[in-house]
Amino acid sequence: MQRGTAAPERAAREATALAITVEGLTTGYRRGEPILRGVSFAVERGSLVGVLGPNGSGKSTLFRALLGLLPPWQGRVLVEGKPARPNPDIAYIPQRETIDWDFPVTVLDVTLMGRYPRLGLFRRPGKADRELALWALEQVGMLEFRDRLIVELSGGQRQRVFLARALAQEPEIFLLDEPVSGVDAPTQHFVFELLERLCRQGKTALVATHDLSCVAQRFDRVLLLNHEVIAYGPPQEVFTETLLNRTFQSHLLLLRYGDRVIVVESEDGDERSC
Ligand SMILES: Nc1ncnc2c1ncn2[C@@H]1O[C@H](COP(=O)(O)OP(=O)(O)OP(=O)(O)O)[C@@H](O)[C@H]1O
Repeated sequence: MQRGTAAPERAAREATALAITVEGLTTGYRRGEPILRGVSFAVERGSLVGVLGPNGSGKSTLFRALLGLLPPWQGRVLVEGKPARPNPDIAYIPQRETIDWDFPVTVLDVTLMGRYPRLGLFRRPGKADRELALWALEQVGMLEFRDRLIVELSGGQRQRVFLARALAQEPEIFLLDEPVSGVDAPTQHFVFELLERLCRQGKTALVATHDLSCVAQRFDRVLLLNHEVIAYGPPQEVFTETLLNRTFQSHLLLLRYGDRVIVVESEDGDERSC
């Protein structure tokens, strides 16, 4: 009897603690050619999760499935306990290369776009939406640029504006696709400081990257993905030479000095220290 009442309570508690549950997800674009195979992992609310894998390994495809834009062929994807569907509680920050930067819009216009999923089809943004957009620009240090055209900004500044657009949406979950590729170290640091702050406030963030750089150490958990899950856990557990070689399928040499890590990629002799 006691067992019978405890189980539903436990299930309810677990359901509220988990922002994302992916179970046995197989999906893709063309029938018979799955991009993701049997992917399972769960993300606790308030965590900062890195999705690491080489180009073409299915990171953006996973995000499309979380956004409810790509239905599962097998398995299921739950967001806040419900099947994934387009939903204002999830904000997506796309890769910078996928955006038409020549479009003549101002920084404030782009940030206000974050309000549209909350407004519905026929409502225009009002004073409160504008104030929220200005607050979001302040959070990313771009308030003074609000009337500038987006085309006039540097890569790092554009990245901050897209973060502001996501903040203005007031989501519970942030999906960021390669947010720090091609931006300088101070901007990388700024992006992660902001994400860490949001996660401390109970928001959840997933960051896709193929870059095995310093940022990998800042995640609470890391999902190593190469069409299937290679490993999922805290960085200190999954950041091993064997698992990284299996994920990136090139010879990587990982050297540790205390909490410092040096990644040596043998293909191009590239060496980075974190
Ligand atoms: N719309 C689409 N239609 C058909 N195939 C697609 C589509 N989008 C992506 N793919 C294919 O799915 C595979 C995984 O792509 P995806 O963009 O998910 O990888 P990724 O890990 O995000 O890569 P990157 O690090 O280069 O962004 C690739 O082989 C890609 O060609």
